[in-house]
Amino acid sequence: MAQLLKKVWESISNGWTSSDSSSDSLYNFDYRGPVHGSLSDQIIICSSSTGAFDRFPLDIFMQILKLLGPKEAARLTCVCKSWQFIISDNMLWIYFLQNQQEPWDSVFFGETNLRSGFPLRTYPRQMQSFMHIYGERAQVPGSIIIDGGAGYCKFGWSKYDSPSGRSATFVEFGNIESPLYARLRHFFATVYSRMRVRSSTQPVIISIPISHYDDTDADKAFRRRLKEAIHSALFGMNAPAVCAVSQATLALFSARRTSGILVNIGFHQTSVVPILQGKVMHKVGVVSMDVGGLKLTEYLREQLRQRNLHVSSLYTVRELKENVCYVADDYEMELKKDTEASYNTASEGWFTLKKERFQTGEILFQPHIGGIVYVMGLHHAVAHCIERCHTAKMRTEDNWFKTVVLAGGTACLPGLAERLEKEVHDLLPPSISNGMRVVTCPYGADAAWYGAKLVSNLSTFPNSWCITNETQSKTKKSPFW
Ligand SMILES: Nc1ncnc2c1ncn2[C@@H]1O[C@H](COP(=O)(O)OP(=O)(O)OP(=O)(O)O)[C@@H](O)[C@H]1O
Repeated sequence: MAQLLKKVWESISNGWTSSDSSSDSLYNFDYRGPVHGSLSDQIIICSSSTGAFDRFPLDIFMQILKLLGPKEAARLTCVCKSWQFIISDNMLWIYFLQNQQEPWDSVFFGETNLRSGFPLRTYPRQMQSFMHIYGERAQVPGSIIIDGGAGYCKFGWSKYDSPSGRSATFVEFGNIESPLYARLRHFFATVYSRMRVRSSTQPVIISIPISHYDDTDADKAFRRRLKEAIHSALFGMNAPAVCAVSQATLALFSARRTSGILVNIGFHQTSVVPILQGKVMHKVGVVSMDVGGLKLTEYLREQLRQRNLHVSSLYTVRELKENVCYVADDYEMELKKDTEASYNTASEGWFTLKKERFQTGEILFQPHIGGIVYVMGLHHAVAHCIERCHTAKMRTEDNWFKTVVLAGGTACLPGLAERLEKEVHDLLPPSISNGMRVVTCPYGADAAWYGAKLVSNLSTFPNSWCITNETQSKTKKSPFW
C-alpha cells in the first residue's frame, strides 16, 4: 500500500508540474449526470474525518481508489462512514464500469432502460447507485445466447465479445405444420452440443424470429404456441431460466433504443417492425417483404452470368456482394458513372464488377429490376409504417417512430441508410417526416445477438427477464409478444 501511495503521489506530482492541474483532468468520464450530485459538493457536508487521509486532496484519494480497483475499493467501504461515503461516489464506479469489456454507452443504456424487464421502466433519477449496480453485474451468471436467424444461427456466451459460433440454420421456427417441440428440442440440443455445455447449467436467452406478425387471432395463437414450445423444449432439457424476446426488439436494444422502427433485412425477408418501449406494435402493423440477403446474392450471380462472368460457388458471389456492392444515392445518376472495381476472392481469384455493384442493392428499392413482382420497395414499406404510427398516435408526446434502425447482414451495405432516409423524406409530407432519421445498427447480422448480450449482462438478470420452470405457468400472457 505504501509503495502504491508513493507511486500515485509521484505520478500526480509529475502531472501537476507538466500540465494543467484542474481536478477535472483526473476524471476522464463522458458521463455528466450524477445521481447524487458532485462528490466535492457533498464532501463539504460530510464532516467526519478520513483519518490520516485528511491531508490528501480528494482527487488524489480518488486516483488511489481507481488504481486499487473495484474489489479493493469495495472492501475499503468498511473502514468508516467517511470512506464509505467517498467510495460510493457514482463517478468512481462509472469509471470502473467504463473499464469493463462492454461499451459504457450500452451499460448505461441497459441499466437506465432495461433493468425492470417487461414492461420497461426508465430510471432517470431514482436508480440504484453505480456501486450497487457494479456489484450486481459482477455476480450475474454467464448465459447462453441463441439467435436462430432464418439463414444463420448465431450462438455464444454472454460474457464473450462476439458469438462463438455461427451455423446455417437447420430449423425453421416458423413452420407451423411440423412438430414444433421436437424440432426446437433438436435445434437447442445441437447448439448446446456445439458449445460443449450442459443445458442445466446456465440461463438461456433466445431470440424469437419475426414471423406470424399480424394482429389476427391465428397469428396471435401461433406466437403463443411458439413461445410455449420454446419454454417446454428448454425446460424439458432442464434449463434453469429462459428469456425469450423478439429478434426485432433485441436488435433495437443493440442500437441502444427501446422505441423506433426496426428494419431487419434478413436472409429471406425484410421486415419493418414498429416497436414501442420494447414491445412489437402488432396493432400498428409489421410489414414484411420477400426480399432478403439471399435474393441479392442470387441477383448478383445472374448479373455476372449475363456478362459471361462465371462464378462457381454462391459463397464467392456472396463474398463479392459483401465486399464490393453498395447502394447508390441516386440510381439514375449512378448509371452514368464509371463504377468499376475489382476484388480478389478467397477461392476464385479476381473479379471486376461494374454497375452490378449498385444494381444488386437497388432491388431493395426497386424489386422489379430483379424480377421480383408484387413486392413494395423498402422506402414505401418504411413510409407506410411511419404513417400508420403517426395515425395511431399511441404516444402523442414524442416522435418515437421517427428513428428507423437498420439491422441484419444486408443493412451493412454502404449507402443504404442515407438512400433510405432520402427516399422516405421524399415520400412523406414534412409534417410527418420532419425529424425522421435512419441509423444503422453497428452489429449488422449479429444485432439481435448483441441485444441479447446487453440484456443478459444487466444487473437484474436473470430475475427480471427470465422465467423458470416454476414460474412459467403464471406467464400465460407474456408482454414480450
Ligand atoms: N457486409 C455485408 N454486406 C452485405 N450483405 C451482408 C453483409 N454481411 C452479411 N450480409 C448478408 O446478410 C445475409 C444474412 O443476414 P442475417 O444473418 O442477418 O440473416 P438471418 O439472421 O439468418 O435471417 P433473419 O434475420 O431473416 O432471421 C446474407 O445474405 C449475407 O450475405
